[in-house]
Amino acid sequence: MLHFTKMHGLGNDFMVIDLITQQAKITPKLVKQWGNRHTGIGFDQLLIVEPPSRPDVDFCYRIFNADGSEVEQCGNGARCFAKFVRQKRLTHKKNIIVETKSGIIELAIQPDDQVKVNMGRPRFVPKEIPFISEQQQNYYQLLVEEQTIELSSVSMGNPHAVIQVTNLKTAPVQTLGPKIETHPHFPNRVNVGFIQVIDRYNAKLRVWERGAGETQACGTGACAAAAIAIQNGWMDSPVNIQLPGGKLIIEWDNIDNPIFMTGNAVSVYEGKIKL
Ligand SMILES: N[C@@H](CCC[C@H](N)C(=O)O)C(=O)O
Repeated sequence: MLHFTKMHGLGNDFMVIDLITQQAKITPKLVKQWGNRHTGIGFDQLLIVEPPSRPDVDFCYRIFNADGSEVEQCGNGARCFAKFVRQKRLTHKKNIIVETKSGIIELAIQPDDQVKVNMGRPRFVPKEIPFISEQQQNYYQLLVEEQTIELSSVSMGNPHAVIQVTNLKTAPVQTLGPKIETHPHFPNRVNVGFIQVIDRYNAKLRVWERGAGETQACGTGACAAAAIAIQNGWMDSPVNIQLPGGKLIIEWDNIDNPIFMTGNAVSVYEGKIKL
């Protein structure tokens, strides 16, 4: 039997497995099976805690989307990761350093129990996203089935496209989201955020996630939307991002500095499943 914890960050939900004290071979087929909301456990992402591969970090953090694909980064998951490793007594530290597929992130448990994550620097260079474009621009025009869509793009370790809308309720998240996710200009597919800017410090966001569909919240999506809103001159730091599942605070003061995300992380139940 494999023990797991069901967790969520603002309704973005996770199955979290400790592979330090347990052993299992995680395959895409198994992830899809567990991720099924009708016949499995059901989650947006599976998070795996593994021993670090280098001495200067505390853990290795692996992430799989519900469709079985392994990805580089997950912001809401990072906050749950911090709570999980302490609840399981894998560490007593309040400041935890973890390695991911896209580099090192730092997790800090705050006195009010919220978790603040140093998510690293947003990267706007098309090749680093990856996004096919001859040059880096604040705005790109993308042809999607005979419709030209204006979007911005950034990597938060994982790829994001962000579209500004005037009414988030009627935004075409479920129709345009999947078409942009699989657009040939994004060779690794992409997460697609729809942002409605309210004022210089407040915005609303819905995200169509690569490999998971529309979620209640996306941490890297909130960082990507805030980075683009600041870079494009729409907003100033700190940015309050209201997602369907709740609020995240995003701080980013300088292009050369990392972006910080603060929000909650909740354990829902413990379970065990036959391998
Ligand atoms: N929910 C996440 C992002 C998870 C990965 C994403 N779907 C991808 O494929 O890059 C978050 O909170 O950041």
